Amino acid sequence: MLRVKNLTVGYNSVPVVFDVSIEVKEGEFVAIIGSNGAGKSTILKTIAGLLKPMSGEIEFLGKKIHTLPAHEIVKLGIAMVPEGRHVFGKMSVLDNLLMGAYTIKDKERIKQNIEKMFEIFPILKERQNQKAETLSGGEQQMLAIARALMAEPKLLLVDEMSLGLMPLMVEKVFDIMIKVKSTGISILMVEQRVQESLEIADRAYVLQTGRIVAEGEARKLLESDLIKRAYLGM
Ligand SMILES: Nc1ncnc2c1ncn2[C@@H]1O[C@H](COP(=O)(O)OP(=O)(O)OP(=O)(O)O)[C@@H](O)[C@H]1O
Repeated sequence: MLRVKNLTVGYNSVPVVFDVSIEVKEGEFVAIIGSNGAGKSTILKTIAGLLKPMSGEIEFLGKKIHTLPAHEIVKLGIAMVPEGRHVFGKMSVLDNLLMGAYTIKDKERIKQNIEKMFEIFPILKERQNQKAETLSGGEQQMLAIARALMAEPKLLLVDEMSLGLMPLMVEKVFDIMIKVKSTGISILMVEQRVQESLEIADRAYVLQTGRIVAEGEARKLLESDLIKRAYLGM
């Protein structure tokens, strides 16, 4: 479904991600894990069309997308949940959801999608008329995920959704990703939380200072010496 081939990308002509190749298959849940500053967000932003590659290619459903503007990429079926959530604080929960559906013209479909979101996230139904800025961090994260889902993506890009959340909330948002996957949507998630990510993803890539140093089935990586030593302090 998604193929990132030999991607090198950075800022102001200085590369921070080097020769990275990543694949996400239809229905798959893939994680990119790595520490602070490894280049995880940079990769997601490039897939979403917010940054342009210095070299390499990105293909989605057989079409090259790395030359397309971000809004065209959304239309093809890729939506992103950005790091830091970025919900529209002064707008109601419901209006935030409606903003996520800006690529859909059919009002009935938008209504159905809102009902679907309220099923997955009952708390958003309860809070639908509240301003988004009055939600807790975890609730805002759920709103950011739901808003991205409103665009009916085939592939969801999720940037560091656990950042700044209380442990109980972290567990909740990870559970929600499992639910999202069960609806058939493919997921590419970047995370610093190595253990939790490897417990729920199908496959993962380990990124260190802009380079992939390991990849494979998530469960197997969890058992690997590299992960145990470098990330789990074992
Ligand atoms: N707008 C920018 N301009 C210049 N350098 C940047 C910019 N954004 C990120 N970088 C640099 O690129 C490198 C990778 O950053 P990136 O945000 O992709 O890492 P990350 O793995 O997502 O880490 P984090 O979890 O801290 O966001 C870092 O060294 C960072 O300082």
